[in-house]
Amino acid sequence: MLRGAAAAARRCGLGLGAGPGACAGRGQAGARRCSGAVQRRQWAPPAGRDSGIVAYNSRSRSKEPLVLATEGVATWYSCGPTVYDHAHLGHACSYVRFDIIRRIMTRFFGIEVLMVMGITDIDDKIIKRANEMSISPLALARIYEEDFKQDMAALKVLPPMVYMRVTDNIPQIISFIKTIISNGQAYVTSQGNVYFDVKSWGKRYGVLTAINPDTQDESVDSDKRHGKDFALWKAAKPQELSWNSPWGKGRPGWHIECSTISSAVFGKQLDIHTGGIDLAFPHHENEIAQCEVYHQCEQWGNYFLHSGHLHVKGSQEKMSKSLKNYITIKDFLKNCSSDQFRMFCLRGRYSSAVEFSEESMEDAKNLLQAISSFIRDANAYIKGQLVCDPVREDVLWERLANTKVTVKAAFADDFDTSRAVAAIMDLIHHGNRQLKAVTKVAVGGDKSAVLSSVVEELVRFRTKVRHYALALPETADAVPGESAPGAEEPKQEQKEKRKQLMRERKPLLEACDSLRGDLAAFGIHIKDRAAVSTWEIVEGGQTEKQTEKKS
Ligand SMILES: Nc1ncnc2c1ncn2[C@@H]1O[C@H](COP(=O)(O)OP(=O)(O)OP(=O)(O)O)[C@@H](O)[C@H]1O
Ligand SMILES: [Zn+2]
Repeated sequence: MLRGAAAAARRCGLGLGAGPGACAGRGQAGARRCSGAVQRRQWAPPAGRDSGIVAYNSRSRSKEPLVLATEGVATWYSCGPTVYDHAHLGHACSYVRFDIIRRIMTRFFGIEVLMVMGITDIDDKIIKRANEMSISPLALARIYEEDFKQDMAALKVLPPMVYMRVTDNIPQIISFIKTIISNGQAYVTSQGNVYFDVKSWGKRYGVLTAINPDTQDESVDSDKRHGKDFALWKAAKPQELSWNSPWGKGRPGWHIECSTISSAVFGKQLDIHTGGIDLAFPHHENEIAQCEVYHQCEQWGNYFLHSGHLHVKGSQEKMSKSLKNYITIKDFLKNCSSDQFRMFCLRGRYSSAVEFSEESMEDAKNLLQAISSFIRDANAYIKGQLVCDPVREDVLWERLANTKVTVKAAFADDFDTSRAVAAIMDLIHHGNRQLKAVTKVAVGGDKSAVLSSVVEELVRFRTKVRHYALALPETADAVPGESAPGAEEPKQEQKEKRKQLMRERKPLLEACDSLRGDLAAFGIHIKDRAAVSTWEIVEGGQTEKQTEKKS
């Protein structure tokens, strides 16, 4: 949810490492008290068992040992989507990155993850879109909830232990709000709204983002007392979907949903809370305030992990529905696979912003192809189909053992997947060197000029095939071999013909991609740039030769 939060999160310096106000000298043994203005950022290491992982915690603004209240079990609340439209690649990126973290925790560290995801199925955007489509907000929400689940399954994201809808939890939300009011931290207005009283929560507000409750930087144009007060319950507008409450008809505010749902399942104990960086403020900040009042506890939610935004190339803005700069997951998956997207996600830190572009997807595809090509060769070797010098198994075993250690260490260091991928590619590179030993010797030495010419011919041939596959006519009367139908031919029919041609030529493009992947395993890297393809031999990261071929 945008809600102006990204800018606020940036202002707070979130995700930029330990900020100037972060508590110094914090250790496992116990939290030291910070003094003065920074007091509200204090975070105490929870009691429990060290998982062996160190994670960047937005609550403390530094990397902390991940200590779980129950050994081998992580309670995890994930903010889910607002279901009013198709999900896009920004959403995909956040949920895939956290899915990778979840799998690392389970597979590498033996942690059982108990994940709950809230589904926002009532809010302003849902109401607006439902009105535009002349259907009920709940009918709209059910459609896109199902759509979201299908997208996640297509991306191989494991489902949470349970999805919890806001509208299925209205009585729990009302009772949660009642407790906050009776604890003296919220007030009801004559218009039937209920607000959290931020100012009187004082220095305890702002644990996550260091927002100062005293600064009045927003004009108050509603019935709230202070600009930073936020709605727990919103009085219904005429004709709006609403529920009865002690304060009149209305619906829940945004933040209270997640506080209530998480508490309904986990009580006051929560190890991990996740969402995109835009959710840090105000959403997570407000969730913390609500829960700490409700549970009367010092620290609700021990670790807050935030994923960085996915941007489109050349833009500073996150991919977002409202900015109309998005690609839906469904459209993306027409041309790329879920594994390719997951590799794209693995190549960066989950907490970093990531740029989506054709080139970055190409890189991810090439890596995957190099891996599958190696696995193919290794299988062929096992079956005795690959002739090469005897493999030095002792060296391979040692390398494998070292790689395993490096990968686990990378994962333990704030889930550093890019370091893990690099270690695995290094192992593959070494494996390839052994498996290709004979082939290389056979064509090496004084025959390298011949090899070069062969690659040259191959790339030239591939370029022609690719060019043919990509060169689709704009209109059907330009289709080769077609009798020119003239301008009368309906546009729709022309489009259909074009689509048909694309379908027919797709295998050619796939063959070109697979050849490029196969050659990459030999260190021959082909790069496609429009009609031009270049190739180079890369040995141990050094470019040895580059030739350019024009089609
Ligand atoms: N471009 C993005 N990159 C990374 N994560 C994103 C991006 N856009 C949304 N998210 C994350 O996806 C999750 C669900 O988002 P939500 O349903 O609130 O959508 P949203 O942020 O309102 O999207 P939009 O602005 O496109 O409507 C949140 O954790 C949010 O931070
Ligand atoms: Zn939430």
